[in-house]
Amino acid sequence: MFSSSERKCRIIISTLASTPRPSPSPHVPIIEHSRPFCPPTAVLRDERKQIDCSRPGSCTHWGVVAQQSAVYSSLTHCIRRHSSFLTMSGLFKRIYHEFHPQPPAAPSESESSSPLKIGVLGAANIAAMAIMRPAQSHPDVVVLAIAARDHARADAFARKWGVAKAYGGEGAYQKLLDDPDIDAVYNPLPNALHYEWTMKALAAGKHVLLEKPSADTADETRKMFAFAEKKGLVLLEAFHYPFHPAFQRVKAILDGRELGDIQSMEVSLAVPAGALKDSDIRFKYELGGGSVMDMGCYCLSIARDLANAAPVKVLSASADTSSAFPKIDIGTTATLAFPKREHAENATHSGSESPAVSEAETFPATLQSHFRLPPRLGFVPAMIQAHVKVTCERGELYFYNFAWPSFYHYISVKKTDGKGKTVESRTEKC
Ligand SMILES: NC(=O)C1=CN([C@@H]2O[C@H](COP(=O)(O)OP(=O)(O)OC[C@H]3O[C@@H](n4cnc5c(N)ncnc54)[C@H](OP(=O)(O)O)[C@@H]3O)[C@@H](O)[C@H]2O)C=CC1
Ligand SMILES: O=C1OC[C@@H](O)[C@H](O)[C@H]1O
Repeated sequence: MFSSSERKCRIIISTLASTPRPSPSPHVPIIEHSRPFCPPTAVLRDERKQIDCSRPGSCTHWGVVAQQSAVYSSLTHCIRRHSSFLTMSGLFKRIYHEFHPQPPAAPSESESSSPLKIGVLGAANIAAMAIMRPAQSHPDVVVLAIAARDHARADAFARKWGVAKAYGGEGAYQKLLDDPDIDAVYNPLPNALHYEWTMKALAAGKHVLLEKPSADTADETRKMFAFAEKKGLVLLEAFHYPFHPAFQRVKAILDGRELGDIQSMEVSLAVPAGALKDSDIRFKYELGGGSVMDMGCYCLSIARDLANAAPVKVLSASADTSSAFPKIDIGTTATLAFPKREHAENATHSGSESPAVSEAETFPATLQSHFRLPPRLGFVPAMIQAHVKVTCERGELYFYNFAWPSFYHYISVKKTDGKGKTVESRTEKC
């Protein structure tokens, strides 16, 4: 018998594991960091298009505490790993460029004459980082409209970002969807509203860039992606990391089997207590809150990407709860079984009661997400955790800051002779 929190974890994990993998990764070439980060919109425009990857940023919704913590954490990593002035100045440069994107010197005529016209549903915090700033430096994308539940909020957002149309008040979201000038919709609504508004946007004939996690249930997710396919529209879950060269480098190292097959994985995305306000949508069950939904979805997503398969079984799962937010997990640690490389094709979906692979044909991946990491030893502030550690037959790979590699990251590779002796150790940055 599972405890009720464990059962919830299992349901959520099987939901998150049901999102179809976006097609971009295989198409996305590794290219230079030349312009601010905006790949998902480029995918909406043309899946075959070359995609620019870059850069920086801490997430605006984390608020000041989280930003400080992110800088502190990245600085500590810089100092530990490289202790060079160049690395530190690079970090600050990345942060600066996140907030001051530079338009390209000479946009091509086709880029600026027929831009993809985007409408944003809700004046969400993440919209600044995910779409508004990147769009400023991408002439092939124009944010044409914003819709907010409140008139003043829609107008203020439009003024701040130079958006031509502002739909406010009751019915605003639908009015934006009914606007024939809009090609694609960015949906950064709370998770519980992803399904409803994505289905409405698709019904209105718009492509959708949908914030993660795609929906609250596996059934909703399947329905959305099936509907998009039926309508011939692009629906893309807005994880950014698959488009970043650092992720692609990690994938190339693992898929190239330089270190042999994967034996185990550890993925963590967690923030210290104080990073998120109590009023944040992430703490509201009815809005699709919870740490697995918000951060665990990244861990599961990258684990699936690196394993080239979905998990076949939840081996264990335990949640941290808080009396202040009794209906959600404020933290969760789960160990899932993923099929080993040679069994990936036979493996069934994680929701299955009887996976088609035996335990010996799997490797364990431990995923951790947390909203309120406690101070270490009771007083040392916890740092943001955002890493993937992959243990392979002949070595180990550690990818720091997989969720936001554009802000700061590094990849450490330790190669062994297969008997435990280290034969090579290197750190890469992309
Ligand atoms: N890909 C990424 O890197 C990131 C993705 N996200 C995802 O983006 C989404 C939004 O996150 P975030 O920007 O932090 O959230 P916010 O709370 O800042 O924004 C959510 C928006 O939803 C609208 N909304 C509609 N109904 C409600 C409701 N009942 N309660 C609250 N808001 C409502 C509001 O728009 P209005 O009132 O203006 O109409 C609000 O601005 C989430 O799905 C999250 O997981 C978040 C951060 C990073
Ligand atoms: O998408 C996100 O990016 C980073 C996370 O920590 C955050 O809470 C989440 O919404």
